[in-house]
Amino acid sequence: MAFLPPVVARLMDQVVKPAALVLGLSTLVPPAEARTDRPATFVDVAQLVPGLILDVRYHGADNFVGTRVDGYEAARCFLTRPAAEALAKVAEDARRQGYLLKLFDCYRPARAVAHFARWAADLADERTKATYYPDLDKSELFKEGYIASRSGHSRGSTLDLTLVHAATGAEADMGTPFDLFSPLSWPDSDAVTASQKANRIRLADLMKRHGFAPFAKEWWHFTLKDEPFPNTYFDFPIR
Ligand SMILES: C[C@@H](N)C(=O)N[C@H](C)C(=O)O
Ligand SMILES: [Zn+2]
Repeated sequence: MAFLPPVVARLMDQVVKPAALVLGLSTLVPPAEARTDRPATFVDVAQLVPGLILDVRYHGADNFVGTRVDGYEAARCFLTRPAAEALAKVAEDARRQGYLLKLFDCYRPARAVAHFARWAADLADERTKATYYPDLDKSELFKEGYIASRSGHSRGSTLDLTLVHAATGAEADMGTPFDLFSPLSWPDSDAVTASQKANRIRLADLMKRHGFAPFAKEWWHFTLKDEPFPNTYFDFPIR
């Protein structure tokens, strides 16, 4: 982080950081160790994996913030090479089963997470509540774990995705849309139909077979278990 005058630094340490932590918003203060360079090991997934569908939701306005998110300067999807190579195997298996992969988010700059935190702190702005968090208070989204204050996405080996029927182009019915922050989106939810549950299991099985770990609160979110940067958060923009 840039040099701060002692009085400001003290204010940050004694007031802002503790308050942010209580609110579950530690990224109000961006992690000091976020790297702003793009290591050569990050690859443009679309160039490595044929047939992917990209719907980079934080590049447009169709997301819970309701605007383009900081750091998303292009609708591109970057992952570390090991994650992209594992995803290529997932895509091959999925195609054999009659499905394509649709990616919603891949590497996420730390500045995007900071944007999420600023949005979450503005409790008066509830424009996207009905679509994205109908049953939760906005103040609970970080605390309940639906949005991470230090996201695995910023480490470059985490992605959000779904399955698409290759024959029709229709998304597989997962019971909820992407980024519905609700217990209904928990992969194990019993409130979805048997066929929706089967679709979630199909996606999770494909991902697990190639080294990705699922997330208990979002059926679409997976992290490569053997990720190359388990402790490094990046902040280069997507362009
Ligand atoms: C915001 C949602 N798409 C997501 O990725 N949530 C997890 C918990 C994260 O922010 O890392
Ligand atoms: Zn995610």
